[in-house]
Amino acid sequence: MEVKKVMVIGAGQMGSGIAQVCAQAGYSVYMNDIKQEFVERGLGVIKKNLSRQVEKDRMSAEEMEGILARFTPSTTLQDASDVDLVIEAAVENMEIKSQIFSELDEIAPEHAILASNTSSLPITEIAAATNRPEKVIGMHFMNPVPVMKLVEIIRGLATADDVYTTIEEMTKNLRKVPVEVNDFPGFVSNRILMPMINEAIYTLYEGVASEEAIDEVMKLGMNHPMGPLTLADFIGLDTCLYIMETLHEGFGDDKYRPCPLLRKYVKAGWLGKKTGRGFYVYE
Ligand SMILES: CC(=O)CC(=O)SCCNC(=O)CCNC(=O)[C@H](O)C(C)(C)COP(=O)(O)OP(=O)(O)OC[C@H]1O[C@@H](n2cnc3c(N)ncnc32)[C@H](O)[C@@H]1OP(=O)(O)O
Ligand SMILES: NC(=O)C1=CN([C@@H]2O[C@H](COP(=O)(O)OP(=O)(O)OC[C@H]3O[C@@H](n4cnc5c(N)ncnc54)[C@H](OP(=O)(O)O)[C@@H]3O)[C@@H](O)[C@H]2O)C=CC1
Repeated sequence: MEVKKVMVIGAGQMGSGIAQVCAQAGYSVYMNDIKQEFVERGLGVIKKNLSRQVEKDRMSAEEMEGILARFTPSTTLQDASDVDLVIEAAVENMEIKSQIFSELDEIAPEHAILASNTSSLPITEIAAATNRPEKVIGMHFMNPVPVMKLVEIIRGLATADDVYTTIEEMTKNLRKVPVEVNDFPGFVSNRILMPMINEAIYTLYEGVASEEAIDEVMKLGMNHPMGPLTLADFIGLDTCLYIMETLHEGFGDDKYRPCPLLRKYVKAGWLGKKTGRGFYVYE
């Protein structure tokens, strides 16, 4: 199947990045969020990213205008009635995602593929909210989307082979590298990454070292581009907590218990870079 028209749901940090790379690769994109101001904020981030490319002479102003012209702002899922693919990047919450997928199932054309950018939630369960589980798939981009090469593609229990192939091809068109994984909590990426971040938070919680010291050890000692606490702030502490809860519940193993300090920060509204405060304070 050929994908031409895409809807991206959620104009947050991931959704805006996904929408950007889709438009850059020539797809027409509905940028959808619940409120117009969120859509505008997402489009504003994209414009800023593209303008930087123009300033660096990597893209002409005409090319940028061409890319921006491929966007249609959207605040209703009804717009999905003429798309070939939906990529959902709303908040990491099963109830919200199931609701979105069940509505999309009613609206999107029969041939349309429904993909989720979920970090950890079971694709099979999201698919069960629809009458087309064979057309539901995980398309897990990494943050920041315009920079990171990986897309983890997750097959749900019922995902059809031709749907997998279409998404694999599209990923390559986006100039990303697809990696196929099966549907288990946290898939591969967050099953390995998030317990490391959670352990870094325990290390802070138990007073072993300061935020800066923990990050410095992992940056200089292990060559990580960002220390784990900076990375947690960058991902969003709410998202980190949801992922740990999914691992904890999904495996039923206490080795995945979220650190109480992570819970406390999320309850305080300290969600990291996006709210201006997490383990660090941002301007
Ligand atoms: C939670 C999940 O489900 C899965 C996840 O996504 S986990 C998170 C995965 N991501 C990571 O681990 C990121 C780790 N960090 C890094 O790789 C790097 O710190 C980084 C790429 C974010 C920044 O790199 P850096 O060298 O420190 O900074 P900087 O020089 O400013 O940026 C490098 C390039 O990235 C671009 N960039 C940085 N942040 C960007 C953003 N948010 N959006 C678009 N472009 C961005 C910069 O413009 C720059 O581009 P050029 O080289 O073309 O000029
Ligand atoms: N952060 C990361 O590093 C990564 C995150 N992901 C996944 O991507 C998804 C989005 O994460 P991220 O972009 O970081 O989160 P953000 O909080 O930045 O963005 C989420 C966006 O979705 C909107 N939203 C919430 N509910 C709905 C809805 N019902 N319909 C449409 N839009 C909605 C939010 O609006 P509002 O502001 O009103 O809540 C917000 O604009 C999550 O599933 C997350 O797990 C995947 C890879 C990496």
